[in-house]
Amino acid sequence: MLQVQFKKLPGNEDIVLPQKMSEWAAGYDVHAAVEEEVTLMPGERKLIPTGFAMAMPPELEAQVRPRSGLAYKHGITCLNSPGTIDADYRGEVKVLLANLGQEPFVITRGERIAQMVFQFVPQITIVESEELSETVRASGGFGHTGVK
Ligand SMILES: O=c1ccn([C@H]2C[C@H](O)[C@@H](COP(=O)(O)OP(=O)(O)OP(=O)(O)O)O2)c(=O)[nH]1
Repeated sequence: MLQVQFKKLPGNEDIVLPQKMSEWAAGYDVHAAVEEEVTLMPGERKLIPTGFAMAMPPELEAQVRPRSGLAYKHGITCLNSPGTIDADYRGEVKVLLANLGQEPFVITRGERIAQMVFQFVPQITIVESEELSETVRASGGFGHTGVK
């Protein structure tokens, strides 16, 4: 089992660290560490603090993703979804929430605003090449196979 360390930042001892809400959940729900209620007006985006920093092994990244319930009911999403937390980032993790709904959305302290999913990151080497291997698809893309 890989260990991921979380450090609560000063003033955030009350904030629950990311947690799975069911045994096999892929995502760990992330709680808002806003000091006071924050309102997201329709079309607005705000960076929401989580109150923690983290350290994970270099082969991991953490993806910050929307919660589907908030997206469906209120149009709340992560604008940069999935947000990328790099293994060497030691600053406070933040969630870039956007309100794509038609009503103002109020974020309160401790509310579960997003989820974090961990992924392996393959270690690769970038190799510049004059020729690429041939394929049937070749350069076809952006819908060249049609829609049905
Ligand atoms: O939703 C997010 C996305 C990123 N980050 C933090 C962790 C991540 O490691 C760092 C940089 O993110 P990214 O590489 O996506 O941003 P960038 O615009 O390329 O910034 P940088 O030049 O700092 O890499 O910002 C967050 O806290 N939340």
